[in-house]
Amino acid sequence: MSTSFLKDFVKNGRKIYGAAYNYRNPSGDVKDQIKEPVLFLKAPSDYITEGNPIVIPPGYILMEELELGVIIGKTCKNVNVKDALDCIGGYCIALDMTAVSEWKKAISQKTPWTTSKTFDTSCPVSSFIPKEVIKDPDNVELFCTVNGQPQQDGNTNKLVFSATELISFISRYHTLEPNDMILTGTPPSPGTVKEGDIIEGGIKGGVTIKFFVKSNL
Ligand SMILES: O=C([O-])CC(=O)C(=O)O
Ligand SMILES: [Mg+2]
Repeated sequence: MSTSFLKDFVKNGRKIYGAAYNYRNPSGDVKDQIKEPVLFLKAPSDYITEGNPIVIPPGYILMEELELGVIIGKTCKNVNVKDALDCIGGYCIALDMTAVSEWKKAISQKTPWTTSKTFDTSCPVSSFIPKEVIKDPDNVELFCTVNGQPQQDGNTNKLVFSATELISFISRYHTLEPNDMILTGTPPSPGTVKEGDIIEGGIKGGVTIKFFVKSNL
């Protein structure tokens, strides 16, 4: 797939998969015990690019989750882990904006996570990062600040399921297509954000993003 097509992954947006509980905590915890990736979906209409605000839906409390996004470059189905790198067309830095208020309700009521993960502006992204720029998706240093204060820090070498393992797993059940995106999971320790906050972050020494938070009330 040509890079120029993938460069427009937001405009051509397809499926957005998220991996949950996918970082090993330094101390190790229940997340280390998950046997298979835990997945959710976002809608392509959730994407926003820099210059557009993250809008808090009425009554929601949002948490920022800065993650490495993997952009699929070719159609793949039932791909082995060792062949999965070939399916990657590029990357992005993404915020998996999560409505913790709705997530807590879903957990306590044992209902789906849908409303906590997918809503307008819940997927702010950087521009397309060509595949060559990230030599090894399993060794990317991520950071995130809120109003200039350190909030998140982590290396993708701490993912429970690596980018290629996620691709292999998802492709057992779904045909992955060019411009699909996988949010690989958030490093510790995301926190809640409020109207007026500025979220910045990305790859240490590499691509960064900056988004403002706005309330629609
Ligand atoms: O928000 C959550 O609980 C799960 C999630 O997306 C992550 O761990 O990246
Ligand atoms: Mg996440």
